[in-house]
Amino acid sequence: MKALIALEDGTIFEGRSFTGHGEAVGEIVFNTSLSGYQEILTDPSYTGQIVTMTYPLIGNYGINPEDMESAAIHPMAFLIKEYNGFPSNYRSTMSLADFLQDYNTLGVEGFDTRALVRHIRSKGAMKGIVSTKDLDRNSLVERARSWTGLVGRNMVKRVTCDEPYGWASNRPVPGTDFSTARTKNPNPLRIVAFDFGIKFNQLRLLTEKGCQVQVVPATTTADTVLAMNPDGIFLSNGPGDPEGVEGVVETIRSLLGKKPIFGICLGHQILGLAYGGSTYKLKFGHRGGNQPVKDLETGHVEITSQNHGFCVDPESLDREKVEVTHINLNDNSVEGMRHRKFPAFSVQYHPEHAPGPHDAVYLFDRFIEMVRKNI
Ligand SMILES: NC(=O)CC[C@H](N)C(=O)O
Repeated sequence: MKALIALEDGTIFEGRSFTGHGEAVGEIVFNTSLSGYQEILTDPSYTGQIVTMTYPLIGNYGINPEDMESAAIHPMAFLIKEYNGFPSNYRSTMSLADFLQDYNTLGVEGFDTRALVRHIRSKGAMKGIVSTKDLDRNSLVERARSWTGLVGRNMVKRVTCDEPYGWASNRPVPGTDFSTARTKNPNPLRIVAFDFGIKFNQLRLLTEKGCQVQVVPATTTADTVLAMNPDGIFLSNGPGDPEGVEGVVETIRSLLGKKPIFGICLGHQILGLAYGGSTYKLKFGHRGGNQPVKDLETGHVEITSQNHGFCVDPESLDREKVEVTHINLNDNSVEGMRHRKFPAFSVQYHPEHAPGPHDAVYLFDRFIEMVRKNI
């Protein structure tokens, strides 16, 4: 069935839906990973975005129950060059089209994804609309333009949990007591994880490495967190503009120096704001599995998994207080920071991978070491 993709600047692409009728509006972004479409679709950081995959053949290994990064699909729509509806993989339990349909997410194939990506790359991120229902080109462009966009909006409130939960046997378990989260370690570290749209692999890795993790809603107060008496605090990834997330920056600022803190992606940006810095929107973002990041201390380069459209402004940081520890070798943007006085560090990229290279998993060990030192 025919589908139109319209961008706010008037550009139109014509493709076909492989998931039936649908319509979605959002920021059009692209991901350059060669595989990992299930993890990308279930990453809550894509809330409000329409994801285009640059790899030309998608769907060929199906969907399986183990690779979920949250309990739902988050992008507003999914755009690909060619859909393969005959998955061949021993782990696959369903097709990508069925998975998208289960979550009412529109999937469109059969158009020049490379032209779309090159357009965004040269003109910058854009608002867009995808539809099988409205095929009037002028109306679609108008509707893409009138969408509010992501800048300044709080998208975290759409995806954060309502109630605290723990993690056991590869799934969330309700409860507010650390003991609901199980680990094989006889002396587990107690970690409170702020859920800004957390990816399950962050919880899998923390648990595997001997932590009992208690996940809490984004609006949890500093007093509530301190009353839980954690050994460390983890700040997750999440969707949208960090400057649009209300209340959280003050909470994190008041926890600085009281407990060791590790932040990933939105968690890193929120730490940047808590340090008194600011963030800005990148031209078209970094999304993929091959972003080169240099550790400025060791000179080592890691190939990293990334998904972000905003970034901490290095000029805004007080360098007496905060050290930039990592930079992106493609555009020199800030990829990591460390507080000089308090036990707190963060990265813009995704050491939990899922999908992507595992080069940066050691950062979870670095966090655990920092927490143990501060007990
Ligand atoms: N993965 C993330 O946490 C993304 C952070 C933020 N939403 C951004 O786009 O920059």
